[in-house]
Amino acid sequence: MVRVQVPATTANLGPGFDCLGMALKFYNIIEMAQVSSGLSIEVHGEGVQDITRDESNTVYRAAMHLFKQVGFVPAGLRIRLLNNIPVARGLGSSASAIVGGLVAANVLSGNKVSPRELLTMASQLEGHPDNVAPALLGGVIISAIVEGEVRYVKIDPPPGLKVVVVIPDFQLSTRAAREVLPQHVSLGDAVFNLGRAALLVAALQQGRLDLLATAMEDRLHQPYRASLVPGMKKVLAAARLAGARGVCLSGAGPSIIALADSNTELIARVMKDTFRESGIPARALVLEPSSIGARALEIKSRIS
Ligand SMILES: Nc1ncnc2c1ncn2[C@@H]1O[C@H](COP(=O)(O)OP(=O)(O)OP(=O)(O)O)[C@@H](O)[C@H]1O
Ligand SMILES: N[C@@H](CCO)C(=O)O
Repeated sequence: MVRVQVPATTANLGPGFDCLGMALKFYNIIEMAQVSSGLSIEVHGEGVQDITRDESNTVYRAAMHLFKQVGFVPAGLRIRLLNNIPVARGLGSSASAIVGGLVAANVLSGNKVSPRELLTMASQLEGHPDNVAPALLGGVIISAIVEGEVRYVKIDPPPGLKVVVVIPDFQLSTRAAREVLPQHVSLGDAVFNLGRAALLVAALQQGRLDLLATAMEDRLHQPYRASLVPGMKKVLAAARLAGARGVCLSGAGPSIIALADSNTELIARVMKDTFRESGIPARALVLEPSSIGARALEIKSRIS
């Protein structure tokens, strides 16, 4: 049996659409064992109502993808999912399922796939690398697809940085949140994001929290997604007023994150209250970045 711990992730960080993401100290656990026959999937915690328990399950599909690549045919599989990461809220739940399934399957089939290949596989399954890279490797990851492979650099966020995460009480699938995006953007908007994404990476590397307010601005996806997240603009503004260093939509939304080094409880309360004023109940978590990505623990025993 193998047990894999995978962190939640927040992608984009504002301007880094599909290429920036950060791992958070907030985890899902995926347990997988080879059994004599059949497939059984147990789901606990988040997603009990939503996550399928048959061959369409994302963890199972990722595992079978890897098994096929390495020519391993499991007799049967037992999968147990202990979920903390809320589903379809912009905190990388699908990335955690894909990375967890791949890492668990790799251990069960003799660790034939390198971390680099795992990253490329995960990115292909997810469609973009920004969540799966920090889910697998931890830290803040800057990634790009180059000739089908993921090239990346990992940086550690500044010490003491906290991530206030406010999670509205409704789901928004990544697919729906991508459908509202334009296929073409203006050169002006592209340049706006390029400058900010570059500033953001430098700011995180050099601990320049004073730059985050500007460096986390975006014109490529957030303006289009505002209509899908009632209160989004007001929550972003309220968090800034309450002392957040930088604010943005988390991944495809609907969660919103604020990066801060103080006043985190106040920022969380103000963001939640502002969502509530727009008719959206929300909960808040104050998290830290995780410098560690997916971790596997193999437990050698026979399961009947
Ligand atoms: N723990 C899990 N186990 C299996 N499948 C999961 C799990 N969590 C999420 N999924 C799958 O991922 C889907 C949600 O993925 P989606 O990309 O829409 O949201 P997200 O990954 O939470 O958000 P984002 O990509 O913006 O961070 C679910 O509908 C389900 O199919
Ligand atoms: N970069 C992705 C993250 C969500 O998977 C998006 O914003 O659609």
